[in-house]
Parts: sequence; C-alpha cells; structure tokens
Amino acid sequence: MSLSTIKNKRIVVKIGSSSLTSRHGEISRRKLERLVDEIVMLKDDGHEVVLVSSGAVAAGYRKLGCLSRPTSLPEKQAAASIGQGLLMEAYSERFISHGYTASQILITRSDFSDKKRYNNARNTINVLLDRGIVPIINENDTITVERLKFGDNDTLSAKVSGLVNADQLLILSDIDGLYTEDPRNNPDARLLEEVYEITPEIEASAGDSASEVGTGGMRSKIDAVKIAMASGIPSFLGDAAKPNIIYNAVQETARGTYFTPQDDSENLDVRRQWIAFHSGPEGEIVVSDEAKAEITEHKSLYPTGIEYVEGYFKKGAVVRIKDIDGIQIGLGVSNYSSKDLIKIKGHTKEEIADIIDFGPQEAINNADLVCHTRLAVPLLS
Ligand SMILES: Nc1ncnc2c1ncn2[C@@H]1O[C@H](COP(=O)(O)OP(=O)(O)O)[C@@H](O)[C@H]1O
Ligand SMILES: N[C@@H](CCC(=O)OP(=O)(O)O)C(=O)O
Repeated sequence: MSLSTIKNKRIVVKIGSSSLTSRHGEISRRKLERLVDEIVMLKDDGHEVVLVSSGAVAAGYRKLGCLSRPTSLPEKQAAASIGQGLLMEAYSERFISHGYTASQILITRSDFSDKKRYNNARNTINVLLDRGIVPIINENDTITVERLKFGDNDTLSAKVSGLVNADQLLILSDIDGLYTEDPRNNPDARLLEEVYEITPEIEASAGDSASEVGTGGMRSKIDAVKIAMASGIPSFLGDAAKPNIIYNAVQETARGTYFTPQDDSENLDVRRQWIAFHSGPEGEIVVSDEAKAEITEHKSLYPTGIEYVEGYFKKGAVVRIKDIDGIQIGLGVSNYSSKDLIKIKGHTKEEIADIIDFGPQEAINNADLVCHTRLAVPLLS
C-alpha cells in the first residue's frame, strides 16, 4: 500500500543546516517556520513526526564572534552550545503557535552503543510520539569528542528511523535529490528519481558538500540511505526550499529521489540494527568455510563450525565473525564466553553436553547474527 493512502505513519524528517540558515549563516526564521508549518500539516493529518535537525553550529558561530563556520572542535562545540538553544527556541515557538509541543533530544554515539540507553531512547521517543509531541533530535555537539561522533545528522537520522521503526525517512537538503554527478560540477548531471539499490556507481557519484554550513554532502546522505534501506525503511531526498516538500514527499508527489528497499532486502529489526550499527565488538570468532556458507543462508553458527576464538569476552558479548582468511563476515551475540567457546569449538551439539554443564546448541543464534554479505552497508559504520 502506498504511503499516500494511509494515515498515522511515523515519519522522520532530517533538515540540514543549509536549509535553515540565511546566506550569512544565521538561522533564518522564515525558512525554519515554513518547514515547521509543513510538519504541522502532517501532524494535522494524523502522522507522527520525529525531526532530526542540524543547525546548532550554524546558528551559533557568529554570536561566538567567528566570521565563518569554525573548523576547530572546541569552537564548533562552543558555537553549538549557543546555537542549539536558539534553534530550539525558534522551533518551540512555532510549534506552540500551532498548538503542538516540541521536545529536545541530544544524542551521542555512546548513547546508542549502550544497549540499555539505546532502548531507553526508543521508549522515551515512543512516549513523546504517543502524546502528540514532536521530538527534535540533534547530535550532542557540545560534549561529543570527535572519535565518538555520529559525524553527520544524515547518518543519525537513518539510525533514528530504524530505532523508532519509521515508515519513511525524508532527508531535506539544498538540492532536489541525488544526481548522476554533483550538478555544481556538471550542469548535465541527471536527477535519479527512483533508486532501488545503492550501486557502486551511485556511491562514486556522491560528493562532498559545496556549502559553507553543510557537513556531510551527498556522501553522508547515501551512507544514511544505505542504513535506512538495510532497516527496510523507504527514504526520500529533496530540496527543503520547495513549497510543500514535506507534505508532498509523504504523498509521493514531490520532486526528488525516492529510495525503495527491495523486497529481499535484509530488513533488520531493531535488535539486529543495534548489533550492526551500534554495538562494540569485544572479540573474534573465526569460522570454517561450511559455517560461513550457513551463516550467509540465515542459519545459526554452531560450535562445530568454529575454528578459533580470539580475545576475552563474556557470554552475551557482541563478537566479530571472520572467515579463515581473516575477512570479517558478520557480527553476532555470543551465547558463550570466550573461555567456554574455546572448550567447545569444533564439537558437535551432542558432544558439547559432555564438555560443559549447560548451554544452547548454537554458539550464535541466527536472530542475533548480522552478515556482511547480506547487507549493502558496512557493519558498525
Ligand atoms: N551526486 C550528487 N547529487 C546531488 N548533490 C550532490 C552530489 N554530490 C555532491 N552533492 C552536493 O551535496 C550537497 C548537499 O549536502 P550538504 O551541503 O551537506 O547539505 P545539508 O546541509 O542539507 O546536509 C549539494 O548541495 C551538492 O552540492
Ligand atoms: N550537529 C550539527 C550538524 C551536523 C550535520 O550533519 O550538519 P548538516 O550536514 O547540515 O546536516 C549542528 O547542529 O550544527
């Protein structure tokens, strides 16, 4: 069923800095308010909306005394600390004028790599959406160190879409979709209106940002779309400046690029999204060629297929799964500690009962296993 014919959908809207700021880098109230008014149209139609908004650094750097967007981390963080408040003030005022309440959620990557905090974020967003609130999410720029950053809000928005099980992700930018090449470099570049798979050609065509305020360019948007596709979520990329872009994108009538996951795409559930994109692997398991073939066929990993165990980890840890050539083929949650796996590796289901007291037959259950070869997106990107 097309989204245009169904109500009460959960939509994640990502708005980039370039769509919210004036030529001088200040927050443009006019641009921001028009986008809020469009989100309100979705709310009035019964849809739930989560907004992932950039703009904190862009909104704050001039008030910090910088003439252009700063490049040093402390200055960017200081600018975000000024700008985030201004951004939320502007959003809140406009939503309130329409009778809706906005809330602020600032996230760091470590919030998502901790499974409890990840699930807690989902519960919080669900409560807000149930009560008709519009959660507005940004990376917690002020306190995040470079090494622990999502880095760009495109990727963050795709991860949030997976977290809340969104029906559609809308990425709004200063360009009306994905082109065969950056149109700023080649005026003959062609808009791709429908994309079913991110091919190597598409990856190669996606370049950096041309604007002074944008961060990730088309490259981070394509990375984001790959994560959304692996999570089974359709995405749209379009120009924030076009009238009714948000409303029309949900109706699927807006000009832009529509990315549709294929029926046989991996469609990772939230549990496996966490393993694939957020967890911190603690050890390695090297598997035989037979086990590798089974894992690729959505089967569990059994102790009999394990050749070596590397590192020290407890039962329940996420581990990297490698083939005998040392190539990573997936990630999974180990049902056993490294100590026990070393004892039972290479043994059949029947034999392991004589080696250790109790435990499941599988070393890693297929529900807890994500395989590279089935995903078009790097694990833990
Ligand atoms: N293949 C491409 N198709 C469209 N835009 C591209 C492509 N490659 C690079 N770009 C650039 O990416 C820019 C959008 O990214 P960015 O400036 O980071 O926006 P935002 O602030 O909305 O995140 C476009 O303005 C365009 O110059
Ligand atoms: N978190 C940063 C924005 C990071 C980012 O991805 O920016 P953009 O490429 O404009 O979406 C901020 O609020 O300034």
